[in-house]
Amino acid sequence: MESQHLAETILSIQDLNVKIGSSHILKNFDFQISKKEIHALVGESGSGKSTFASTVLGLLNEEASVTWKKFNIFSQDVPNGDFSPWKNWRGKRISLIPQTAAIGLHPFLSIGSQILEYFSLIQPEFANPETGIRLLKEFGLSDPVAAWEARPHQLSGGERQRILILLSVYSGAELILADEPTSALDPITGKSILDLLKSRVKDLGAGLLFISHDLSSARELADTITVMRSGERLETLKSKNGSFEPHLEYSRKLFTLDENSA
Ligand SMILES: Nc1ncnc2c1ncn2[C@@H]1O[C@H](COP(=O)(O)OP(=O)(O)OP(=O)(O)O)[C@@H](O)[C@H]1O
Repeated sequence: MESQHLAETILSIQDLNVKIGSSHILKNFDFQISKKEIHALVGESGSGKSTFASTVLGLLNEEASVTWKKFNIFSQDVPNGDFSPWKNWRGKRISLIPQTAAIGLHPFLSIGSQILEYFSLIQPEFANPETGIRLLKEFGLSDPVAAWEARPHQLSGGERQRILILLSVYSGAELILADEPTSALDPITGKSILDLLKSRVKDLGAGLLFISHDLSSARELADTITVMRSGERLETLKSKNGSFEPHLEYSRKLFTLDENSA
C-alpha cells in the first residue's frame, strides 16, 4: 500500500524556505501532490502562493535564497537548492497555464500555426491539423475550423483561455500549474473552463496545482486545499464528499467569508 502511494506521488516537499533580501517569503513550507490530484493553494494576497508556484517552476530569480530539507519530484530527490534539473522539466514535465492569453499566445500568428509549432516540439503525434481541430472541438470551441484559422484577437478571452488550457493539458506534463487561470473571465465562462480542466486532468492522470483567490472555485475543483498565511502552511484539508472542514479559526473565517459572498 505504502509503495503504491509513493509511486503515485508527483511532488513532495519538506521545509521549503524562500528568502529575498531580508524578506522571509516561504517559511518551512511542506507540500505534496499525487497523480490525478487537484491541490489548491488559497490565502490572502501576499501569503506566498505565486512564490511557491515560481519555486515549483524553477523560476525564482537569482537574488532569492531557496533551501529545502526534502524536494522529491518525479521520484527523484533534488539536492538542496539545486535548480539545474528544471531545464529538462519546465514546459515538458511541468507546465504552466498562464493567467491570460496575452502571455501564452503570439498575437500575429494563427491559432493553428501556433498549435502545430507547439506540438511539433513536445508531442509530435498531435502536430497535425486534424488532431488540432479535434482538440479545439473537445475544448468547447463552437467553430473549431474558424478558430484554427483565426488570430488570437479574433477570439474571445474565454476561447483563448480554453486554447491555453488545451496546450498545457495535452503537453504530456505530469504536473500542471494554474495561477488564477480564469481570473480575467466572467464567472460562467470561468466555471465551464474549470470543469473542463478538472475532467481532463483526471482523465490524463496529471497533478494540478491550482492557485486562486476564489475559494468557491477551489472548493469545487480541489481534492486538497492548503491554506497559507504569511508564507506559512496553516493547514491542509482533504475533501470529504466534496466538502472541506477547516480546523483553524483563520481558515474557518476565510471559508465563511466565501460562503457569505456567494
Ligand atoms: N522579488 C521580490 N522581492 C521582494 N519581495 C517579494 C518579491 N516577490 C514577492 N515578494 C513578496 O513576497 C510576498 C508573497 O508574494 P506572492 O506574490 O507570492 O503572494 P501571493 O499569495 O501570490 O499574492 P497574490 O494573491 O496577491 O498574487 C509578498 O509580501 C511580496 O511582496
